[in-house]
Amino acid sequence: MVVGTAVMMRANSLVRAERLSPGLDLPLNPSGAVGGDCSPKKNFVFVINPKGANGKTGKEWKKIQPYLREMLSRNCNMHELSTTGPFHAAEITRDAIREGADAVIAVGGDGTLNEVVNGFFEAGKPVSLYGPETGRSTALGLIPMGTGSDFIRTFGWRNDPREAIERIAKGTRSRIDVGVVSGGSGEPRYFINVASLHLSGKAAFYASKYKRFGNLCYVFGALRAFYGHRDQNLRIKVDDGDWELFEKITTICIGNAKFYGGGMKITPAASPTSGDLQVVIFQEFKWYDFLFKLHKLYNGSHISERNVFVKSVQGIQVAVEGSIDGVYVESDGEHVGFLPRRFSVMPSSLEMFV
Ligand SMILES: Nc1ncnc2c1ncn2[C@@H]1O[C@H](COP(=O)(O)OP(=O)(O)OP(=O)(O)O)[C@@H](O)[C@H]1O
Repeated sequence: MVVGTAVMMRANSLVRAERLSPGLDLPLNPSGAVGGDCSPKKNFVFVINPKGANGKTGKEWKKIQPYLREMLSRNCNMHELSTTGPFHAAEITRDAIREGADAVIAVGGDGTLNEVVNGFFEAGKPVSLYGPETGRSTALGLIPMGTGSDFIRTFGWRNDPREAIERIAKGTRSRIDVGVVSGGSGEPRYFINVASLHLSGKAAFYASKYKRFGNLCYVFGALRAFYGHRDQNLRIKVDDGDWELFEKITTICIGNAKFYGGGMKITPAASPTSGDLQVVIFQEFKWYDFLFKLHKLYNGSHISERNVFVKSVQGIQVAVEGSIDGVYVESDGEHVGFLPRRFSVMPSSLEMFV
């Protein structure tokens, strides 16, 4: 994979500086200086999903090139890599970090951001080239160009690539939390925004199939998910507490950030810098509740409804009670399997341009 990435980097680099080490694909020396120049030019890797937002991301990316160069090329070597399919962004990210990238920038929607975040981890641990003693780490960046682009709403950022480039050029970094979904077979899945299960998990599964309709995909996904939906009794264990039975659960949302589904403020107290996750449990929510209380989902006031239960947690485990059909689980809008699962937080585990 390293070789594959190297080939793509050579093909796609916007700016190539002289390579110092034949073993590395990024032009780094240990001090971070490039090409013998005293100025510490940084290596930024841009991971672009050309198919994001029904192909709009690829087109927007081309249009923004002159501004990107103007803002960043003086201080950065910019390496552009396009994804070829689902989860390629995570592989590119892992390779880039191991090759010494100073930043990996996701260009696309929340799905692409999620895959890049997943590339920052492997086997439950951060991927890193540098030890903690060096004080160096690879930063995460985001140029939002997706359908929903919900993550940026928590920070009050606009869905504007120029503003995002300015943020990256300014270079202010902040440590943020990352959520983990574990308990399935294989690697844990990491989330930066919101994970959810049952009705909402199923809605995300179907919404991803209707992306060609833009933001309406969330409405169509929800309508499809309601078809055949039944509330379920689930067993829940919060942090080190005991297992408890929760009856007639419609959906559970677990937020590291506040918004999902194209702008619903679903976990309104969640913050990626809080060190915990906000869990919102909906019990016996009928289709007409969602219809008549839709405005509350968008402004966050649904949490004061009598059948909505809210809690801040470090970790929560959820399992089915009895034998029922698969309960869907999604993280950052991507289907990741079925219950049982554990959701937990890794506080301050990523550095991000903010
Ligand atoms: N080259 C590719 N071809 C097809 N699909 C891809 C490719 N690269 C990435 N993907 C998939 O596209 C999915 C959606 O991408 P992305 O999140 O960028 O856009 P979006 O779905 O329009 O935006 P949002 O997630 O904000 O609603 C990702 O989950 C990813 O797996």
